Amino acid sequence: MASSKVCKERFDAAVTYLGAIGIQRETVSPVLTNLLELYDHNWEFIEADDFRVLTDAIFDEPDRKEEQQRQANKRKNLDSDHCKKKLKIKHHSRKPTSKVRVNEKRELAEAPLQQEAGPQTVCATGNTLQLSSSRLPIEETGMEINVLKDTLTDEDSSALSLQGQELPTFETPLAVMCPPVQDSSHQRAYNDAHNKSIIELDYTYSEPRESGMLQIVPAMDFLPKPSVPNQAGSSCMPPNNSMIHGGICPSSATAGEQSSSSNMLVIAKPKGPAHDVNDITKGEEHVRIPIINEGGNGILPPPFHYIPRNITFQNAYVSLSLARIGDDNCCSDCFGDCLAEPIPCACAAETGGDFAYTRDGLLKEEFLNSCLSVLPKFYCKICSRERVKIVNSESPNAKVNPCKGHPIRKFIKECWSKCGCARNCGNRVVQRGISRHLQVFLTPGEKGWGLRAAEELPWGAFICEYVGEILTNNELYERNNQMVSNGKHTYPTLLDADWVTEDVLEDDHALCLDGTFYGNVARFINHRCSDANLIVIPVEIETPDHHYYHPAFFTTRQIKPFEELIWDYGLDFDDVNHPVEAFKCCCGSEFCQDKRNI
Ligand SMILES: C[S@@+](CC[C@H](N)C(=O)[O-])C[C@H]1O[C@@H](n2cnc3c(N)ncnc32)[C@H](O)[C@@H]1O
Repeated sequence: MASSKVCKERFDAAVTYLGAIGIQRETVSPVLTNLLELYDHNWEFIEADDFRVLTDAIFDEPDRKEEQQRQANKRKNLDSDHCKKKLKIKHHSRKPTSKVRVNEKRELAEAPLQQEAGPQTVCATGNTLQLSSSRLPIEETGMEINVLKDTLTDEDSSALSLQGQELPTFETPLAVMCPPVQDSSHQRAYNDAHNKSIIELDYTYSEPRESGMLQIVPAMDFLPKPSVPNQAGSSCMPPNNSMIHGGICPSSATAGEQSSSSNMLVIAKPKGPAHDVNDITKGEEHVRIPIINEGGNGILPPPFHYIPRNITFQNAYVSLSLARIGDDNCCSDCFGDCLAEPIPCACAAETGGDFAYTRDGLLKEEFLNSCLSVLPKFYCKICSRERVKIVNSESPNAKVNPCKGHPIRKFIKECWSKCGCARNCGNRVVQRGISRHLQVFLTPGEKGWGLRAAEELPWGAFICEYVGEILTNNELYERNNQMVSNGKHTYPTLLDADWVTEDVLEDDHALCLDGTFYGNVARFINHRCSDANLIVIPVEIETPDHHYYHPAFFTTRQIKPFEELIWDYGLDFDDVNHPVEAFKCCCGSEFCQDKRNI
């Protein structure tokens, strides 16, 4: 067991942590003492996940005491109808003031909620919900959950009416948490800290390709308007740290004004991490990137894990080896800013002996122009994209189609850890991450979500790199097959800029990045045929062999504030087998390649 000094330090650390979210030492100490006894001073367990066990125990404490009281009352044979004092969800004859509409494509899951004949009442105690009466209507074309306000009795703190014929079935039972009854600031802090919503409904969400949004389209008009306007006048911007599951916009329930029942928040909770609408990166980048939905309908992008750097999914081979970086691939003798030196160092060799960047961190005009010119294509003998189909085919007669070609791109090589220069060396741009002000926004057309500038951007400015899971071609093929069989698609980009150097690539060297489940804001960049305002340039940072590299987006012209950032995916709209789904293009370009638009 740890020494008493260490224990005291750990005790104080716990008190300080909980203090930071507004919970007093007097509240923490007895619960922590109990827990230590209960778990035999297993500090690791108590400290895990930001003191989750302790935080849960503190918020369960009122329930525990209440249960003790209830048992005591029972023993004394007293009337203990506590449900009357709790949140009620009940059949109500009044006209509902607000509705949550659920689109007919919503998947209703197998596990039915327990149903009883006759009216039922729902009592919520703390975070749990007991259904004893409610009815949810499911129309043929949709489902309505009517959320009532002004339905409080003197005893009630808020009420929710689920009106209709029968209870629907959900994958997980509905979970309802009433607005904080005893200690709202603590509960709010806890919700923020542990990413809990006030009321959560499970749902499934649509593929962005269909509409760029979830298929549950709740009208949250009963929720007060946000208190913090954003630059673009969005109606979907709550104060700091509003963690919201994809689907609907946050509201006052996280905005801190919870005095009336109308502040009840209903959140459709998808499978996946919640979004912070103030910063989709959740602090992973140097700048905050908010989610803007000017439609005021509260819809958010489907959930995904925000990652600022690529992560290998499973089999991809990415060689991160200092030994493989030779003297001609780094500048160990440099110091400070390589761009300030009169003679370019070895790291400029990749770009013909001259650096690609200006001292302002922009692409040099000449370099950018050469990237923008029509690129020659390389055709593989046996294309890895085709081979993967044969390898996975059950038919012995499956044929290898000819390679469709891969544009031969110019690489930029940045200085890196084996170089002697400083972190702020001018030849380190992409590796320093996003620095421009950006927004993820719901496009007004059919493209779903997009990325836009929140400031004026100059020509040749770095925006972001394409980040995702590093997959082998084979893994992408398998993932695509699985997704397509579920009517979904992936968001991959092939790392094929250097396939030209090898006739036949080993599968674990033919890589791609998939931003579907893990990605950064690049996963929101929409396609534009030909005249896009972004170009993607392969950037070598830590791996000289170019099987793996960083596809980085740069502006191809000056960008106005709030202009959408778009990139030419290089799609062949006739190629039905391309790993990127050939959607019906709505880019609006006069050079649109989608023949369906002609
Ligand atoms: C990488 S994602 C871009 C973000 C996406 N719009 C979203 O809502 O998450 C690519 C998908 O966006 C949609 N998309 C992108 N560009 C488009 C365009 N020009 N026309 C129609 N849909 C587009 C397509 O559904 C495509 O599969």
